[in-house]
Amino acid sequence: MTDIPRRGLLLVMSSPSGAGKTTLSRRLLASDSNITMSVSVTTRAPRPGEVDGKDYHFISHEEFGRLRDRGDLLEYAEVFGNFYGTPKRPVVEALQAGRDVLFDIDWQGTQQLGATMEEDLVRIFILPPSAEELRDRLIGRAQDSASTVAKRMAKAADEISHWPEYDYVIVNEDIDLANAEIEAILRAERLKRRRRVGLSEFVRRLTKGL
Ligand SMILES: Nc1ncnc2c1ncn2[C@@H]1O[C@H](COP(=O)(O)OP(=O)(O)OP(=O)(O)O)[C@@H](O)[C@H]1O
Ligand SMILES: Nc1nc2c(ncn2[C@@H]2O[C@H](COP(=O)(O)O)[C@@H](O)[C@H]2O)c(=O)[nH]1
Repeated sequence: MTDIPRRGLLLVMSSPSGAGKTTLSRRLLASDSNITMSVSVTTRAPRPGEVDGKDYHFISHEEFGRLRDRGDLLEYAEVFGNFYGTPKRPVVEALQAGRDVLFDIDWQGTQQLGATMEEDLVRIFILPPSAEELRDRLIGRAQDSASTVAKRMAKAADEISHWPEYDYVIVNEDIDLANAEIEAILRAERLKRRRRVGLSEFVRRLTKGL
């Protein structure tokens, strides 16, 4: 199989809380071995079942401040009263190894990545099919208190208002369809000419034989 070298890309998924980013990310990671999840740091407390180092690196406010001040975060933001940020080193290392990186981050972080890494960025916004369904999913997840669910619902319209800043918008109604749409986006984005740094060499060798 002809393998033309390409640059890695940064695939961002954002959505109002509960629309399905985590679920869709897990599916993509399970089906695609060339994409790595960026594990964020956060000052929020772990939810039941969340694993330190896998879902997040759960850290104190002091540690978060140290990482931010040392410039070790690619982007960071305050969301729902907690701090979240993307450790820089694993992303740089993955890209250098020719791997793609998946981010589950909010619009503030997406804007920051866009300011410095626009060329490599692919932005997907996930919408729920309806407000009722979003509320049902947040409640059905059964991992947050009623007041946390209310707080996240209250912020949903604000989060959704950022959809025009994204390259793709997906309505996550049927999970299989949404997953297939994300896989299709990734497949096409990987084929973009500007990412395929080995194309010139490939065409040079091809035309030499003509
Ligand atoms: N297409 C779908 N149909 C029905 N339920 C879904 C669908 N997608 C996700 N869910 C469910 O909705 C709930 C919220 O999903 P998930 O945790 O993936 O959302 P999220 O966007 O990552 O939220 P947060 O931003 O709070 O982390 C979960 O219980 C998940 O199983
Ligand atoms: N800007 C960033 N946003 C992040 C990061 N990691 C997660 N998030 C976003 O926070 C909210 C809440 O997440 P939850 O796990 O507490 O439900 C959600 O929108 C995430 O996308 C990050 O590193 N930077």
